[in-house]
Amino acid sequence: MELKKGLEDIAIKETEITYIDGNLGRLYYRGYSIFDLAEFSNFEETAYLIWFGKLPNSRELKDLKEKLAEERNLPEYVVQFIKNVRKDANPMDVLRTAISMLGIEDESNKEELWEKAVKITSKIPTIISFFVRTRKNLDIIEPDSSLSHAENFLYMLKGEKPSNLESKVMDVSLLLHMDHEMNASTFACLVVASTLSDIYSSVVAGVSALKGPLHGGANSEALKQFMEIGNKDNVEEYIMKKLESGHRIMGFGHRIYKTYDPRAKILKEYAKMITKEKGLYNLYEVAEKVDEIGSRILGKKGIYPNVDFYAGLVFYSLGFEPDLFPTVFASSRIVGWTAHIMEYLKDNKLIRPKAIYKGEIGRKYIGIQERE
Ligand SMILES: CC(=O)SCCNC(=O)CCNC(=O)[C@H](O)C(C)(C)COP(=O)(O)OP(=O)(O)OC[C@H]1O[C@@H](n2cnc3c(N)ncnc32)[C@H](O)[C@@H]1OP(=O)(O)O
Ligand SMILES: O=C([O-])CC(=O)C(=O)O
Repeated sequence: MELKKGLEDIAIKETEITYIDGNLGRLYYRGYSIFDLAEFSNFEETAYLIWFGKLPNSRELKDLKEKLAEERNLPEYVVQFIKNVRKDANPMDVLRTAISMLGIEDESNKEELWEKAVKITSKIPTIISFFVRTRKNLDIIEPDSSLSHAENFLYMLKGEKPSNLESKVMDVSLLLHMDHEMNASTFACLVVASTLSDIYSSVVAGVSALKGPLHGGANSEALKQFMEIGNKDNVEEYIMKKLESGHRIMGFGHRIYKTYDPRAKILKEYAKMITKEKGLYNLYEVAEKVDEIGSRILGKKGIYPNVDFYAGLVFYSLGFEPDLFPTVFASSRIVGWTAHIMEYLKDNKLIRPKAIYKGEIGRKYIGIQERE
């Protein structure tokens, strides 16, 4: 039996959701290029596309927008949990636990999976912003159903309606994070779903996997790196030291892309615009220099910036603190997780790979008194 570490190059399902061309640096949701979607679409429309396989007509889009807006409130027991949890808790742990609590109380087996998916998607920004406000001893801001998903998220976070640029940048950033084929967190969701467990348990597995610094946690690590460098003149020395000591450049490298991640290309433009407006352009300049020098050195091995590289800079400019970045990622990836769960369950097969045993067999059991 051949060992495939990290399940590299193993396909576990057929999909009609997302296609990645890792050599050309192309990404398609349901056949539509990410470049077109980022330019012309928005969070709600793209969520519809990913869940249902086609772009919605006006009535379908209106219905989904209304449903997403209606479901934003949290049950009181989740609000109480958020208010009482320790203020220095990792926001991904808070999100994971809150989703788990929603699952305990959701006994509705009349609802279809997509309805539960919409519900969880609507509530994630509320969970995150309530926690942010509570940990700063600020009043929580109730959701505003007249605002779009992206606008309302920023509104609940900061208590003021976002500018047009902030709304657009937030909306595009969420859209870009929505799905990415069989990444580690989506796979984690499917492992759980394939046992015929429930959708909340599956999503909790996704949040848990996304938290790690090799996956969704790399966005905050990338930003911390730019802050640590401080000035674009320090970049070359920093990178050389990092690589010589065997460390990785966070926000660089990808299992599938052997060229520039198209999402990073798009986010770079938005990072430039929003950092200028927010007085953070020096950080953008550092990032751009890391991008340039890092790509020159690591590009020979097919290692280039990934989505997390500029995402942290964008989220930070929008007012999210670094420890929140993976939760913002999750607030968008929930759409991909649930779409893949629904697709997988149409033709379910328990996920159960193999391990190649390397230990001894037939060892003689020795009583405890006789052991050294
Ligand atoms: C949304 C996302 O999840 S995007 C990914 C976010 N993660 C990061 O940005 C963390 C930094 N990047 C990485 O650790 C990796 O590139 C991963 C985990 C994303 C993918 O890596 P894998 O496909 O598993 O490749 P692996 O970790 O085996 O690395 C292959 C080689 O590239 C090198 N490499 C990979 N990424 C980097 C990096 N960011 N900086 C420096 N070297 C790197 C490794 O050291 C290794 O070198 P070697 O063959 O000389 O030992
Ligand atoms: O596809 C991957 O392995 C990681 C990634 O970029 C994502 O999940 O967005």
